[in-house]
Amino acid sequence: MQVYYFSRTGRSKAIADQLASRYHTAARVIDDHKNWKGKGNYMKAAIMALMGKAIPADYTEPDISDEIIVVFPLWAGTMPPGIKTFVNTVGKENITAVITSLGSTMKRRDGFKKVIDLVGEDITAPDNEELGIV
Ligand SMILES: Cc1cc2nc3c(=O)[nH]c(=O)nc-3n(C[C@H](O)[C@H](O)[C@H](O)COP(=O)(O)O)c2cc1C
Repeated sequence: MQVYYFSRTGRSKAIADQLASRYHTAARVIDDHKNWKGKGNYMKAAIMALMGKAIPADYTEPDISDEIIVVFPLWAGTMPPGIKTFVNTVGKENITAVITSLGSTMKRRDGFKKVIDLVGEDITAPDNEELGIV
């Protein structure tokens, strides 16, 4: 089990940490080396996501023969740009996406192994059944 995350305000990281500890592993960060904090950067983040941009991201290489869970926030109805890079490289079909958001869900969701939406202020980590793990 490999649990990856990208997180701006910590919600996705908290879910990734819960999942990782359930599987006795450590959550791995997908790091785009950008500062997304603050209002100006929020706008930048939304615009980049809307444009469908992919930007370089560093992460520990996953083993695609093992389960890969990626926890990330929904940005403007889609993936943050560093996540887009990870997904393009690793392959949607190899990824269970766990997407945190405040009110809506990801629009283009075809091709992922599985997509789980964690919507709203109070979110909890999905159980093994939801993840499709027996
Ligand atoms: C640039 C940006 C765009 C967002 N767009 C949406 C959206 O389209 N729908 C939604 O429900 N929440 C949206 N959100 C809220 C985040 O998805 C939500 O707060 C998320 O759980 C934050 O996760 P994090 O703490 O891991 O960064 C957006 C947040 C940011 C920063």
